[in-house]
Amino acid sequence: MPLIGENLGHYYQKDRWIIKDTNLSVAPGEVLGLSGYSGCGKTTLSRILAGYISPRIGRVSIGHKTLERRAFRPVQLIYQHPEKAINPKWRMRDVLIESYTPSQDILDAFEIREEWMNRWPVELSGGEKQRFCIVRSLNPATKYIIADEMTTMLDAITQARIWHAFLGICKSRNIGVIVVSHESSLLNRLCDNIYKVGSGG
Ligand SMILES: Nc1ncnc2c1ncn2[C@@H]1O[C@H](COP(=O)(O)OP(=O)(O)OP(=O)(O)O)[C@@H](O)[C@H]1O
Repeated sequence: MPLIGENLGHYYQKDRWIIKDTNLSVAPGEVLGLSGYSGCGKTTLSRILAGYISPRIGRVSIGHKTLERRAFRPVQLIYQHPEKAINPKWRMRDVLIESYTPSQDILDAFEIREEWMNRWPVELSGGEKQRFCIVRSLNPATKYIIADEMTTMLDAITQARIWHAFLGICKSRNIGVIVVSHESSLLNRLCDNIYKVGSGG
C-alpha cells in the first residue's frame, strides 16, 4: 500500500507557509527523491511524512489509514546527524536492540564490527554511528524509510557501499524509500522518481 501525502500544507509562523499544496505518493519498493534548495522545506516535509509533525492542513496515510503518532512508526526517519538520534548514555548494542535484534547478515551488510557493540556513542565516528541508525530503521515492521541527507558526512566510497547495502535490503523487503538530498547527481543515480519540494512537484 502506498504512502500518500495529500494536499499537505505547513507553517511554523502563522501564515508563512513552507509546505503548500503538496501531493505525493511512494509505492512499496519505490525509491523517491526529494530535492530542493536549502531551506525549501525538505526536512519539514520528511517529518510530516514520518508522522513527527502534524501538518496544518492535509493528511498522510498508508492505504487509507492515517498515520498514528503513538504506535510503532511504519515510516522510519534517518537523520543527517546520527548523534541526534542516539541516546549518548546507551551502549551501541542497546541502541540497536531497542528496536529489534538484527541478524548477523544485516550487521555484516553494513560492516558493523562486534567490538563496536560495547562502545558508547562518543567512541564511534559519525559514519560508524550512522550504520547503527540505518540498521535500527530496518525493523521487520518498517514499511517506508526516509533518509534525510543520510550519507552527507561520508566519503564517496563509503557512501556508495552504504547505499548499495541499504537499497538492496529495501528492495528485497519491498520497503519504499524517500531519499532527501540537495545533490542532484546522487538523486539521479538512486531514485526511480524525483519530487521537487516547493514547486508542487
Ligand atoms: N521548528 C522550526 N521553527 C521555525 N521555523 C523552522 C523550524 N524548522 C524549520 N524552520 C524553517 O522552515 C524552513 C524550512 O526548513 P527545513 O529544515 O524544512 O528546510 P530544508 O529544505 O530541509 O533545508 P536544508 O536543505 O538546509 O536542510 C526554513 O526557513 C527554516 O528556517
